Amino acid sequence: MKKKILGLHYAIRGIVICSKTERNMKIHLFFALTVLVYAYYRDLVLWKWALLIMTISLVLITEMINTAVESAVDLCTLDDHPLAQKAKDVAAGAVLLAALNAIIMGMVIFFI
Ligand SMILES: Nc1ncnc2c1ncn2[C@@H]1O[C@H](COP(=O)(O)OP(=O)(O)OP(=O)(O)O)[C@@H](O)[C@H]1O
Repeated sequence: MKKKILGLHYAIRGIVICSKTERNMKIHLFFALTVLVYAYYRDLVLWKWALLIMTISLVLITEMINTAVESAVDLCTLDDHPLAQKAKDVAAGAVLLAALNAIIMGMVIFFI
């Protein structure tokens, strides 16, 4: 039980560290909060709220995984290496896909 609580503590610490240290994460959080406030005043139906929460989560989760990949790669090597480049580019690509998805979902949620 204590181990599980400790695991949760580390996970929350991961979210806090990423939010405090990563510029992109701060930008995502700012937009997420803005959209959530806007959605509150638009009085969305339940399925649109679900879609909005999933969309925002996807962006934040991919940004956190991207940060983890960048940190792990930098820990392995600070030299230029094609595999380091591949790992970072693929992780960044995942964030880009999530962001593009968020734009499309935003249009579906707020304009349809
Ligand atoms: N060790 C490396 N070897 C080869 N290419 C690298 C290496 N480190 C970074 N790169 C290239 O530079 C790009 C930017 O890497 P960087 O670590 O600066 O991340 P970033 O995209 O600036 O992220 P952030 O702004 O979140 O720090 C990578 O996507 C990759 O193409």
